[in-house]
Amino acid sequence: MTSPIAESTAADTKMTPAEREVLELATPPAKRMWVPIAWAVLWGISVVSLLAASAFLITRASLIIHILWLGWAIVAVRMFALGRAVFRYLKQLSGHDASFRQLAEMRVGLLDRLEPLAPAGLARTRRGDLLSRLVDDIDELQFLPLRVIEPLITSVIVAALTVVGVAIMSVPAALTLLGCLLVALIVATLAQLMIAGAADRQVAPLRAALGDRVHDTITNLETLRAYDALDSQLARIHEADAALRRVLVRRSIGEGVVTGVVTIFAGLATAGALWFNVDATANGTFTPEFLTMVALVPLALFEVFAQVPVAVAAWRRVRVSAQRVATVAPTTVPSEIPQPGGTAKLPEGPLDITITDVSARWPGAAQPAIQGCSVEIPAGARLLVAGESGSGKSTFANVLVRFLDYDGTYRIGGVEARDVDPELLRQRVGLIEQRAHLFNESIRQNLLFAKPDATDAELEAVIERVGLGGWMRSRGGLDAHLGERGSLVSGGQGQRIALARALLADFDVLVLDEPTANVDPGRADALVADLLDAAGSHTVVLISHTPIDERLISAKLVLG
Ligand SMILES: Nc1ncnc2c1ncn2[C@@H]1O[C@H](COP(=O)(O)OP(=O)(O)OP(=O)(O)O)[C@@H](O)[C@H]1O
Repeated sequence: MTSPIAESTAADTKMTPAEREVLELATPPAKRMWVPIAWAVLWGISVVSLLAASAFLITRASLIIHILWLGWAIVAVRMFALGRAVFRYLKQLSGHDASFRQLAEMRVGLLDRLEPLAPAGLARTRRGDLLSRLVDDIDELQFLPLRVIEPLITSVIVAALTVVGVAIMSVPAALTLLGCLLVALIVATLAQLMIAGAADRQVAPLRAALGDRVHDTITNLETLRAYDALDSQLARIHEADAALRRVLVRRSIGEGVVTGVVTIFAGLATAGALWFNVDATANGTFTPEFLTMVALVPLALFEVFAQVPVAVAAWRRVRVSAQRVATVAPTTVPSEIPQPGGTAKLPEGPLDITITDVSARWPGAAQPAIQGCSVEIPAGARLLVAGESGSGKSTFANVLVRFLDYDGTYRIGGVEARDVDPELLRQRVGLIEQRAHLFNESIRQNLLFAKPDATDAELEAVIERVGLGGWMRSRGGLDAHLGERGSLVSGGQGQRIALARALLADFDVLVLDEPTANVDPGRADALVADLLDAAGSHTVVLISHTPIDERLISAKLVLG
């Protein structure tokens, strides 16, 4: 497994096409970005102009007696004070609006990209880590417009306008200001990089590692308690938490240093402006109003400009998150996973299946998991797929439902399966996995997602059909809850509910992957007999590594 730290160094590397695509997905289109940028520029101009107008007003007020001479300066101060608050509000509002809209599009876009990978392409991805990539990393990516693009563009425009404005009053003061801005940028960025550069890159992977450990602990609580391993697991969580806290503290120190550097250079720019203009003011060639303005304006400008080193640091964090998202949602789907598309249509009615010399490989595997596999499955047949553990039975099931691609021939209803869109094929061939997922919902909800418009009478009939009618009534009917991952039902009941779901979806071919895996051997045959009986006229491909009563089946394929 890649360590978070090792992974974090990847941020220094060249941008991959997948990473670039994630960053493009995170960037709002220009038509959404220019509005917050325009408000931000007006806010920055108001910040600087407010201090400039205030400096002018105070100085002028100390020099003249009549208030009438101050009229326009008072109006300007009021205007910029209001503008500063209003434009800041508008920039935040429109900036967050653009960013949140993009966030929604980005989440959907990435889930669209992940969907074809499941389940075969996600087998090596840790679920806690995947969750963290899809939640925390995508949240971090929303800062690309908010904390990188908008502040950088705004700061550069406001700084350029301010330097020009100061140059109109005093060229030496403007040059000092420009020099201080550039040196502050270099010093603050380098200091931040040295103190917190590594921390910036480590936050996302360390947060994911913590999330992963917490997720592992919660989902495996029973096992950890059974083996008295909860304390050591909690210690691992504390360790991950401490590592994350350490880098967050370093990051905060970096931010503090940036603020300090910016303040120092703001002071130097002020000192420079005074140094060059005090004598001229004393001998009357430079007005006192201009002196206070060129001296105080740098303080306001640096308030806006302080965003630049922070944006550079934010860019590092955004890149790490983009890389992390890019690795789970690659732009190209592995060749072992079927691509969407295919124009052939499956015929209505019963489907005969012919498999000839089929082999299939899992993504990333060196060897095929099944090879030279041939079998006939006439419509309505009961095919038993047998073989030792690891012989490829589940792989065969994944090929049948087109989660995995294949070499050889797989004809269904007279059509080559690879010419049919996998989604369409899965509407006719359904897989009931070894550990069929039951949602922490009522029986009704667990069934309804297979057929959303099913009536209660239909749901009750299908539950009756799979032999759970009495059990359902004893639990209070369709509203009975199944618990987290079906913890309130036995293994056999779980398989029956999963079959009920598949029957509601009305697949022509049902692939049952080890339905008796979680049932004690004495009851296995009875469960299989019930499931096959409930399947009625549907074709059933039954995968089992334990012997099955041969009278229940019509054909057999032995793998391995
Ligand atoms: N998601 C996966 N990614 C990579 N390799 C896999 C994956 N699933 C299974 N394999 C590999 O494919 C081979 C066949 O596994 P498969 O699960 O198909 O066997 P099986 O006969 O169903 O085993 P069992 O009876 O134990 O469930 C094994 O070597 C296994 O390690």
